[in-house]
Amino acid sequence: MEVAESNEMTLETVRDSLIRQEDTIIFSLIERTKYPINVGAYDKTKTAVSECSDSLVEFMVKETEAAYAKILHPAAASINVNSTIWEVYFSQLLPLITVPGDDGNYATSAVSDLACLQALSRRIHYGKFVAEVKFKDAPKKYESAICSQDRDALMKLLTFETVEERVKKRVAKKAMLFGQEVSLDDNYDEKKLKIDPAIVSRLYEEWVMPLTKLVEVEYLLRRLD
Ligand SMILES: O=C(O)C(=O)C[C@]1(C(=O)O)C=C[C@@H](O)C=C1
Repeated sequence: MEVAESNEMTLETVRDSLIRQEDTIIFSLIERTKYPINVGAYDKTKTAVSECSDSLVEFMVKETEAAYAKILHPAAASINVNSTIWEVYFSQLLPLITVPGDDGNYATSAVSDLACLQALSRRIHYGKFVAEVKFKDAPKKYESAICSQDRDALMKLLTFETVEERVKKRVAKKAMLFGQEVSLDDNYDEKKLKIDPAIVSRLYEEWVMPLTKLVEVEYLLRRLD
């Protein structure tokens, strides 16, 4: 899959991949909502293996990023926003999607965290592909901003507000569809949604898309090195 991605990438195919990755992200978040926040799982003083499992989670998230860096321009290798993703996930997102409490299921909730972090990391670092395609499509458009290392200009050049609006609406709709309690009668109860569609939309608006764009800018800044 990676080889095909690197050989035949177009803006359309990378956007298609981002759309498919929405499904993975939303399903992984829904999976995590099965457990309460389980803060004990992240408290190193409480769990004997947590130091080890923390670093395992970290290791696997970094692997995702490193795998994508390998098949792109060398500029890709040095870009890594996992520490920010980590911080946002544990301090901001997790409290929004889980209920308070502790059910002792630390291992399974940590495995769910890993799935979420990997899906988010993959999506956000996919910004390297998006940026490479945009650069290849119109190198002249980006060259002067790259030469003057103008972050703001690059950010403007790579931003498509209408695309972002569609992303926000689509992920909210997917959250509503994927998070329904499916029953055999026709009624569906909005209160029973497993995840709040507005939170998923906010996750994309405030964190996923801005971090993807940050990766795109960082990649382009180094593209002519
Ligand atoms: O589709 C693009 O052109 C992207 O760069 C991806 C993305 C996103 O993160 O979804 C980011 C920036 C654009 O403004 C629109 C969407």
